[in-house]
Amino acid sequence: MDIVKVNIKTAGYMANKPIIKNVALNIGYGELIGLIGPNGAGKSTIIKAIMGLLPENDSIVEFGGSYKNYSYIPEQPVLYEGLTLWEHLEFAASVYEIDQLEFLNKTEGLLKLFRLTHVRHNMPTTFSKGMQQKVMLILGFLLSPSLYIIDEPFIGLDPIGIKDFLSLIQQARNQGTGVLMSTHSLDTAEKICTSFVLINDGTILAKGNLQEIREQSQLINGSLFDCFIELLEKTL
Ligand SMILES: Nc1ncnc2c1ncn2[C@@H]1O[C@H](COP(=O)(O)OP(=O)(O)OP(=O)(O)O)[C@@H](O)[C@H]1O
Repeated sequence: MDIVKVNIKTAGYMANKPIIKNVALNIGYGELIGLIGPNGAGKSTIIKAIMGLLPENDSIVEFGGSYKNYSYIPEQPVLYEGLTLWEHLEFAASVYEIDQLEFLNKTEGLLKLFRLTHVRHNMPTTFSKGMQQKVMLILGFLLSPSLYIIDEPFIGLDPIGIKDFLSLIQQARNQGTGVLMSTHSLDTAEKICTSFVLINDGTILAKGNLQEIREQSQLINGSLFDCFIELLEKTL
């Protein structure tokens, strides 16, 4: 059984102007699906369609456990003016109804992992871009859902932040959590993803594991980057 089956017939922002057409993908337990594609291809729009956040959306999104149980980590930090990092965490915990002991354990571990313990009483609106990205990751990882939806996590994170993020993802996957992650970091994606969905102009250009992507691009030993370029150049 999959965690979620997604079938987007059409989706977009305005009536009769679909941005996404015929995108189907499934995410299974423990899988990490890389959603890749050029700027403006429609990755974020697919994510919004899955979450039901688009005004125009002819999609079927079926969660295996029958209820929506996911955590979304956006590309652009969403932070509240006037709240400290700790207050952001407490606010999230009350919205998610996380048990106090679990909250304290988790936040301690996450703050330490991302090296933000010393600034927990400061305002994240004054943090650097990478520190703000880490705050969004901590907020996302406070929950233990069956699916993480992560929009471009790598931009702005330093190498240690990337390593720490990857270890969290790996731990979650070991427990069966699925991940859908959009990214332009193809070298990292190639190493960590179980399969890929390559989007171009709102539709699927190629899909499958690295071997299948190689076959579809006819680059038998190609890197994900080479296959991506090859497949895209064929569309020009
Ligand atoms: N709020 C919006 N209203 C109207 N059109 C939008 C909106 N957001 C995105 N679009 C359009 O939808 C298309 C796909 O954009 P989307 O943000 O999904 O691309 P993306 O693949 O995530 O790109 P990037 O890699 O640059 O983040 C683009 O043509 C964009 O102009």
